Amino acid sequence: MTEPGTERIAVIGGGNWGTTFAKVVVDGGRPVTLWARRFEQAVEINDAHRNTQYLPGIDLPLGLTANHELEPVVTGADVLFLSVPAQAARERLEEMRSMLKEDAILVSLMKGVERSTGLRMSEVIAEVSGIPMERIAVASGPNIAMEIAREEPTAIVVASESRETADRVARIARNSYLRSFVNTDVVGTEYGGVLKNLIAIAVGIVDGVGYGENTKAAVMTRGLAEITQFALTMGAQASTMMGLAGLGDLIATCESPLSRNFTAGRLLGQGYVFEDVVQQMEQTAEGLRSVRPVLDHAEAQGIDMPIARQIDAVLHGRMKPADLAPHLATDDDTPRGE
Ligand SMILES: NC(=O)C1=CN([C@@H]2O[C@H](COP(=O)(O)OP(=O)(O)OC[C@H]3O[C@@H](n4cnc5c(N)ncnc54)[C@H](O)[C@@H]3O)[C@@H](O)[C@H]2O)C=CC1
Ligand SMILES: O=C(CO)COP(=O)(O)O
Repeated sequence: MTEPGTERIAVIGGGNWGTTFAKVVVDGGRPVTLWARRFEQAVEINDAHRNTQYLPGIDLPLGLTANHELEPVVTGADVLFLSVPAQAARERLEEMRSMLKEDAILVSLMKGVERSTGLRMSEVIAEVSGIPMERIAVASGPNIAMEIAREEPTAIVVASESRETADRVARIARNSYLRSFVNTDVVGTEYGGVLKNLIAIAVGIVDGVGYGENTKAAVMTRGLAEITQFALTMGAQASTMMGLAGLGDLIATCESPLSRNFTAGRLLGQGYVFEDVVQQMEQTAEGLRSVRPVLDHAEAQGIDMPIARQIDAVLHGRMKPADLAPHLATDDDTPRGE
């Protein structure tokens, strides 16, 4: 294993978050090679130090170089951060598998679940790459990419079943404007990022309808209770859901007009149908594809997720956005505890 501090670092995915994250690492003092899907994008990053499509107005550091070919980026990399849409992860990993160093560490920056299998991204990484969980990590938290690209301070949590791996990755993923914390709760850290997207869609829907702060606060609060119950049943720790990867990211995503999930929800609330929303979104809104697999898990575990069910109903035209509310599916004659 390469000595800590000397690892070769790669980021796979040159979108909003992959590019920002690569900048974070370079600004922390470590060079990064980034795989960008399009040739022109790699050229722009190398020559103009910009990624205009995803980070307009942001100057990228010189230590960030890009390549549109996967092999030179993956071969020889010690730590690889994955930042493609969750539904594309398996295909990219299959392509990368034979190129990976034997002792490579893979880190998911993604906040979706695989729709066809319901698997979390760390599970997809393990399944496809064959890398043991001790060398897999996930990173999550209140990390709206554009704010971080503008070097506004925030924090991130790195989780791995191996504390040593989490520490190692956290030392790479930090700089003067990003503080990194560690834990060993991969399930909670990963589900925190996935589940807050659903609540951000719901908050976006009620915002798009025109409801005010009471409705949004109620959806966020009941949403937090709902996703916490789900995550705990799936094996997460309560402290993670109350931390940066849970509550922290929920607040950031539900409050930010830069959030793609919130934006997708707002379009639904304004009356656009699912297909129109997908067409209008130029960037990835992971929550749209995570609702169904999360609900499938919930149904299998006997967990009621009224807000997630209402989002699913709005997405499929079974419910009017104006009817989405924090109480709807649980309202009955008997007052109940929070
Ligand atoms: N943007 C943000 O603020 C944050 C995003 N994330 C997560 O990061 C992941 C990536 O999101 P973003 O970079 O924001 O999305 P994005 O939509 O900005 O970029 C996605 C990137 O993946 C590429 N891509 C699309 N389809 C692909 C495919 N089939 N194979 C390979 N590459 C493909 C695109 O060309 C683009 O470079 C998502 O899971 C998201 O939830 C996590 C934290 C913050
Ligand atoms: O995960 C994020 C912030 O932490 C980004 O949220 P969106 O994907 O909704 O933009």
